[in-house]
Amino acid sequence: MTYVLEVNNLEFGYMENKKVLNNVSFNIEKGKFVSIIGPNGCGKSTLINNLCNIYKPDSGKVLLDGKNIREYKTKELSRKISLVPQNTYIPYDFSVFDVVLMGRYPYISRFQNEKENDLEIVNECLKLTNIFELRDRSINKISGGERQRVIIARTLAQESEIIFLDEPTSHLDINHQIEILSLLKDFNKNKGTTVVLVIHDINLALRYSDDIILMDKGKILSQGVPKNVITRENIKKAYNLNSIVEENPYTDSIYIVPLQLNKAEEKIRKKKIHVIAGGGTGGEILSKLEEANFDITLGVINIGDSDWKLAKRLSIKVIEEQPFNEIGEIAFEKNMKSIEESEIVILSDVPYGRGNLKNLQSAYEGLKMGKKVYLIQKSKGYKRMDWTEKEEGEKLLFQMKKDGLIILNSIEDFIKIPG
Ligand SMILES: Nc1ncnc2c1ncn2[C@@H]1O[C@H](COP(=O)(O)OP(=O)(O)OP(=O)(O)O)[C@@H](O)[C@H]1O
Repeated sequence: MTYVLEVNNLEFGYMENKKVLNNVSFNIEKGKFVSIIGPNGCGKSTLINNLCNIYKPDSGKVLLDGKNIREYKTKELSRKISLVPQNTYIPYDFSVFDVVLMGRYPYISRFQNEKENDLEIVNECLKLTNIFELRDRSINKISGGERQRVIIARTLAQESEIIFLDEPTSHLDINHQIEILSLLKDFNKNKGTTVVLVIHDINLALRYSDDIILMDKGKILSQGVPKNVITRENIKKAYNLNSIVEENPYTDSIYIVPLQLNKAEEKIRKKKIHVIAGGGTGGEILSKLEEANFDITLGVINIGDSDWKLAKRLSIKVIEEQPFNEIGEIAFEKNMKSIEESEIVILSDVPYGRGNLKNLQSAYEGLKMGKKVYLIQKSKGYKRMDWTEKEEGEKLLFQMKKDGLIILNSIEDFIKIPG
């Protein structure tokens, strides 16, 4: 394995006794597309500035192609690495073309003019970033998004081995974000350029990156292939955020669905709720209850059912039964125990048949014990909820309604109930 960059025990602070980077170590393989992510202020920009020799580490070192980055001469280093900084403001009134031409500086000797080849490269980069039409305009009289693309074009023109970018998509609309990241990915694939970028949008990072570095409070929390780094647990640790991580069938990558901020006062889990669902009827119930921080159990549910899958992703405790099996005695007993320990039972509008009638019976037992039992019946009109031969489900539901079953139209209506 060839590492183009090796970072060893890097420490850095802007002020004495206040470390912003704390014992940071990682390696980057040649030709990889790597995203650095992490919450605001965790040290991403500080790290990238250390990697580019803009800041001098307090201790530790950065090796570029095996040689300490501090030992490179300026021009030699510019042929190896380039940086798209966070601040793209240029104080002088250069034309767009001249700014991109600056990318060729490492290849032009002091008393020499640019060559034909340099101009060709500049024009190619202007076209690739879709700013060829702007080439004669002043860099300070174009939009923030256009300026960002000019700086990216300048970086591409530099033809370095590694391109570092600090939030390159922050001023771009979604269309240009995809355009720029795809362009960087093409460069990465076709020319073997290593790309290392700081990015806030985790889903964009997941879509384009070979590897992800997740930072938290000046340290590396996790590093590696996206599916090992972007887990519910890591996202919670770094961002204090509940989330669901799903497979994206369109892009062959994973993506994250943020739920709600886990605020300090909400850390205490609210009431215990047992949910009875199945066949996807529990999806909204489970995710909204999780978002509202209730302490949830689900059961009995068949292994492989879509509600079972969601519960697993949300780390909800499930009482499970084998796939396609009727609820057996053992699972029923476990479910009863879970209901006994809960304050509330919530039923989705899953239809009842022979396989799951025992779930309705256990909910009725809960009602008789004095538990609050809710049925979330989403469909306005009558929905058949009974597939049993003798309409046992309907009869039981009728009896439960008489004995205090509360029917609501949505899980939001339940969450709104005070206390
Ligand atoms: N020039 C500076 N002088 C002093 N402290 C600084 C300086 N730049 C950054 N910091 C502090 O260092 C810490 C890390 O900042 P840094 O900009 O590296 O974080 P970041 O992860 O890139 O944040 P963001 O996502 O908000 O851009 C923060 O606490 C920040 O306030």
